Amino acid sequence: MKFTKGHGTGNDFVILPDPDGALDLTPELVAAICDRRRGLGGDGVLRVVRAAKHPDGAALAGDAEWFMDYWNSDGSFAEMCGNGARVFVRFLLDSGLATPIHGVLPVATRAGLVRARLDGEDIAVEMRRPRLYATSTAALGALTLPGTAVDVGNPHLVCPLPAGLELTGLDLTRAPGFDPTIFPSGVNVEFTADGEPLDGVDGHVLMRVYERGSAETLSCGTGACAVAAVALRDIARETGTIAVDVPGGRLTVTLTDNSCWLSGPALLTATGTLTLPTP
Ligand SMILES: N[C@@H](CCC[C@H](N)C(=O)O)C(=O)O
Repeated sequence: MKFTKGHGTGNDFVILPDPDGALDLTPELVAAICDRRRGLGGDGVLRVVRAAKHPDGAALAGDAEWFMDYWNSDGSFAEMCGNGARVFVRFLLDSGLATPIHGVLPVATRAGLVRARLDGEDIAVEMRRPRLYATSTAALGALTLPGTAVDVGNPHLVCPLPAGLELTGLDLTRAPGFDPTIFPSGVNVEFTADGEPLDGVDGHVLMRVYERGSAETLSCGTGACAVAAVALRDIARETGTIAVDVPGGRLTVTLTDNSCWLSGPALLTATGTLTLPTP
């Protein structure tokens, strides 16, 4: 099986081109591919399949040729992956599978249609506006941290650290505890701190994330969107641009009245033939 490896700010993916949906991808196979010692290694898998050929993409086949079939590294599905969408688009462009029309390339996802654009060397995707819908808490060892529940197509809990706690000091080797009544399907948990003021943006936030289905990652695009929405709310703004620094680099999120743009680097790093690992 042919594969390509790529990443967006260190959030890395194994890309499997499967235009006609012929591949029998299972949770066990995805977990084996993403195993960093016995497989290729990755935070997730992006299967590149024609929207018309995938049951979750068929309804959007009239709007987008390609469906991003995203899987977390433990073999679970997620509705959306912001960095994955940007890397997916890089793959479509570099492999000649798609060409933007009037600068825009639509992609079907489980969370609906996203629209991608080139942003200089970077790739930006337009997603739905994050929806802040509840307060909740995350438990990390002996700490209980209050936070805001945010729907970005997938679920997030954004927890700003109180004064005196450093992001670098958090132990994210284990999943934070959360309230399953608010997050019945699990949650991605972002921990944040204020960054130094930066020119050209309305705010600057530092973030670490523990992702549902992938553990701690170097970056999470939808997480950055959730964090930006909370940062704007905290300065009493509905719209604006927030720089979000993750361990793997910088993402820029712009909220408009009716959408959310996520921009940052998206790179392809390797291509080859995968001998399917036996789970
Ligand atoms: N890293 C992704 C999010 C991937 C999905 C997430 N782990 C979930 O289960 O919701 C991103 O860049 O958004």
